[in-house]
Amino acid sequence: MKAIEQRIDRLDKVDKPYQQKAIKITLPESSQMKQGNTVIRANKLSAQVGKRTLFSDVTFSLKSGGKIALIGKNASGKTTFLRQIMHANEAITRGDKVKIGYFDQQLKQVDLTKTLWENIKEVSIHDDQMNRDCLGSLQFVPDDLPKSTTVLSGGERVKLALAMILLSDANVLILDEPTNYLDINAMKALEELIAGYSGTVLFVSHDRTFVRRVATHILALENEEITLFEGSYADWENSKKASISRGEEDNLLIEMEMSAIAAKLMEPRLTASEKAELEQRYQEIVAKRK
Ligand SMILES: Nc1ncnc2c1ncn2[C@@H]1O[C@H](COP(=O)(O)OP(=O)(O)OP(=O)(O)O)[C@@H](O)[C@H]1O
Repeated sequence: MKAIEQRIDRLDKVDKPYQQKAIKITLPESSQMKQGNTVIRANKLSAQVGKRTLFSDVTFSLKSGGKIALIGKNASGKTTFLRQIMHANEAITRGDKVKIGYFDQQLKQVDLTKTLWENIKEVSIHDDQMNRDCLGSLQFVPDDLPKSTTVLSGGERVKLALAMILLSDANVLILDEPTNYLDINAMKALEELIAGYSGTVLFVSHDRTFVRRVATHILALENEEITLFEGSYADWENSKKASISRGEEDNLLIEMEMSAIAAKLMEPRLTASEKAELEQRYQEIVAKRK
């Protein structure tokens, strides 16, 4: 009996994830920006690679608190645009209090000589309860905390890097494809964390469900232009339907589905049959493109 109790006790300690609850990550007043204040302004921003223009004369203002999805075809220049915003140049003005946090697949912020918990403690401006709640919502269990980050899977490192950026003192998060390598539960958790986050988030994701659920604004990179749309992805799709011809709309949706499949094909845990199915679907879509 004692042995069973001990096992139950251990199971409780080891395997039970932290209690999952809706989390609101609120920045301290010192780094909060007033709702509606301009966070980033671009004035005639342009980018070229070699002789090719990716976009030119882009002008817009992003307001505090928005969750802005940058959408566009593969290789249209989304990462280039995000990097410009991060590094700033003469065409970009940032609000006084803006502190940018940048996430991409390189996961440079994760220190591989440290444990998961040490990485969090290094950057978090929140108390340990919030740190644990955030990690718990991303399905980490208490036993993961002292683990060396070298033993974490690719998906776990992505989740750690996202937790680090969300808990840091940055108030404008730039997330380049945060949903790659995330399973469906982690993706849902990230949706909720971003929704409950008080700062501004500018992100690229090939997952349309994620974009549909998270975005309050859309920055659309098309035909070498970037346009800010004040509304959700569903609103944007509807406005597109109203303004473009059926053929153009079909091609745009096909291109976006192709991007989504290409991103899924990068998932390392795909089985051979899932991969074959996705490849077949990709070929079917390519054939539909006019
Ligand atoms: N340093 C560079 N030198 C040469 N070409 C580059 C460089 N950086 C980007 N490019 C090219 O510029 C184009 C836009 O790249 P970018 O990564 O910004 O696109 P993207 O929209 O983020 O693409 P994806 O959706 O595939 O991630 C691509 O054709 C890319 O090959």
